[in-house]
This record gives sequence, structure tokens and C-alpha cells, in this order.
Amino acid sequence: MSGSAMSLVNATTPSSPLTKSSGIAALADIARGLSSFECPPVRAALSRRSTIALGVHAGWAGTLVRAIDLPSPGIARSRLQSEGTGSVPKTLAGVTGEQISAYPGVAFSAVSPDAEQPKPVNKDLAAMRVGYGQQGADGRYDDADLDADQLSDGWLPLMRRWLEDAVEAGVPEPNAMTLGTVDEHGHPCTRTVLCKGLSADGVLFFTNYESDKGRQLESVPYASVTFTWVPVARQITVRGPVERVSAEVTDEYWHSRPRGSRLGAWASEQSRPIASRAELDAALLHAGERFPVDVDIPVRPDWGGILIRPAVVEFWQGRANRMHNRIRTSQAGGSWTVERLQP
Ligand SMILES: Cc1cc2nc3c(=O)[nH]c(=O)nc-3n(C[C@H](O)[C@H](O)[C@H](O)COP(=O)(O)O)c2cc1C
Ligand SMILES: Cc1ncc(COP(=O)(O)O)c(C=O)c1O
Repeated sequence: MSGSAMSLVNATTPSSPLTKSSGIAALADIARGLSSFECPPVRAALSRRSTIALGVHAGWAGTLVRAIDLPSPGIARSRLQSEGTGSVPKTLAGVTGEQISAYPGVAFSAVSPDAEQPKPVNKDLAAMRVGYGQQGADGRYDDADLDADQLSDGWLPLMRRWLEDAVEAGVPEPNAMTLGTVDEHGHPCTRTVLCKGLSADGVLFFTNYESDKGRQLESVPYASVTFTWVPVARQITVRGPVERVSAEVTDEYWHSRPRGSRLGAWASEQSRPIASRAELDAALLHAGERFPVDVDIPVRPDWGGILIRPAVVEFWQGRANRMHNRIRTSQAGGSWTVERLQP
């Protein structure tokens, strides 16, 4: 425990003011992790935040040390300077919770005043927030509350209706869905694919079977897909076992694709590394030479459809205060149950 650091603590009372030099020395001790700093406001700030700032004030009278909740050092500095007391801090020390716990029984260590602090929360991102559900003055929503009775005919009619609503609302690529698979280590992988079929059998997309997702679904044949339609405050997640579709189904869809999409599928060894963009462009040119415009481009043999057979389907509708509606239907032993989940 450092004596000067203790005097810094004492200096929070008017009876033991610090000199400028002893204050800075004390802060230096804190910065070296020597201090046992028991200042209650600092402790309180630390219990709420992972980072705080300490300021030694230029006036050297009254309160010499302040604890400030500090999402980032920049914020603390501006907040201190805007306090209007005329006592602008000469030194700021950012302190992280992790550094504190490295000194058991010691209040904290600190980094140098102007060192770049890690910012686990970016304030611009943290401020991005959309309140869901359009509420009128009477507090009512302009769309009916999602409830279990909307699934009385099963998941398919409601999912179709929501897709149509997303199209009508002008959601770009409303058939885009985030596909989750599991890799050989049991780790989740996600990426976007386009839903090209929706029927009682399930949700269909097309891909390269030798891609990462294709191989992952081969070894763990179970997938999760999520449609996110932010403009209409809705989301649907479908989970279930997967299977490849027949060659006929793939063939029919393949031949409906634009020539460019078909050549692209031939040109790309999907998910494999390639040295440069130039090599990729060359591969497309090569595919174009191999399949001239007047020649049918056959289905690439390792390309085709994958059907997700729904075992669990969850409908989500955004509501104010994060009190959303969630209705989940799931199949067990041949029958479907419907339940409401907490948001
Ligand atoms: C909007 C959008 C739609 C996409 N649709 C497909 C698709 O239908 N099939 C596909 O294989 N990749 C699609 N992709 C590319 C995939 O997201 C992914 O990059 C690619 O399939 C390789 O994934 P993998 O390496 O995990 O297998 C799409 C990407 C975006 C952004
Ligand atoms: C790599 C890849 N494959 C397939 C698709 C689906 O394309 P299409 O709609 O032409 O079948 C996409 C769509 O973005 C894609 O990026």
C-alpha cells in the first residue's frame, strides 16, 4: 500500500488537502498498481462499469479525486471539462475491471493517461436502437398481436403470409435467411442464403454441396435458418433436419437461373481459398469459354438444393419495451405443439 496513495484518499476530505506534486505522485502510484484505494465513489463506479477515470484537479482544494463512470476516456475528459467548476483534471487514468482483479485486495491499477483504452462498447453502435411496433396515441398497435391462434393451421400459412407482407413492405431480398450450421468442432457457422422454396415439406435453398456449409450439413444434417424483416418488425426461425433434394428439383431450378449465376457456380470452388481476384475473374472467363452462349450449361454435379424439414418454427413480432411476441411451434412424436415464449 502506498502512503502517497493513501494521502490521496485522505485528500478527498477537506482536512487533508494535497499539494499538486503529491497529488500527481499519488496518481502515479495508482497507475503503477500500488494503491489500495478505498474511495467509495470509485468503488461504486467500478461496481457498475468495467472502466472508470480518475482525475486530479488543478485547483488542489476541496475534492482532489473524482470517480467518474467512464464508457470511454474521451467521454470522461469532456464530461469533466464541462462540469464548470474551473477544476480541469491534469491527469486521467483509465482503469479496467480486469486490471483491478489482477491485484487482489488492491483497488486498482491504471494505464497511462493517454493510452488508447479498449472500448468494448462503441457508443455509436450502442446508441443504435429501434423501438418495435407502431403504437398509436391510444397505445394500440397497428398490427394484430401475434398469438397462438394464428398457428391453428400450422406454421406454413402464417409463414407464407409474413413473407408476402415483407415483399409488400419492400424489404430487400425478403427471401434472404441466415443459415446456421455446425462445423467439425461443434462450433456454429452462419451465412446468408436465399430461400427458393417454401412448402409443407419445408424450406429450400441451393448451394454447392462441397462448400463449408454443404460439408457441415453432410456431417451434421440439421440446420437453423432465420429470416429477419426489420422494417415490419418480424423474424422467423426454422430449425430441423436437412436433406438434399432430387436431381430433378435441382435441375429445374438450375435452368431457371440466369446464365451468369450458372457460370458463377461453375467458376467457384465455393469456400476454398484463392490467391487473387484476378484468378477468380479468370475462372469465370474460363467457364464462359467452356459453355458458349448457345450451349446448355449443365448442372454442376456438386451443386443442388437442400431442404430443411421444420421441427421447430418460431414467429417473432417486435413490441415496445422489448416485450415482443414470440410463438413457437414444434413437432414431437408426430404432433405439433404451440407455445408462447417470453421475449
Ligand atoms: C443476400 C445473400 C444471399 C446469398 N444466397 C446464397 C445462396 O442462395 N446460396 C449460396 O450458396 N450462397 C449464398 N450467398 C453466399 C453465402 O452467404 C456464403 O458466402 C457462401 O455460400 C459460402 O458459405 P460457406 O463457406 O459457409 O459454405 C448469399 C449471400 C448473400 C449476402
Ligand atoms: C454464392 C451464391 N450462390 C447462390 C446464390 C443464389 O443465387 P440465385 O438467386 O442466382 O440462384 C447467391 C445469391 O446471392 C450467391 O451469392
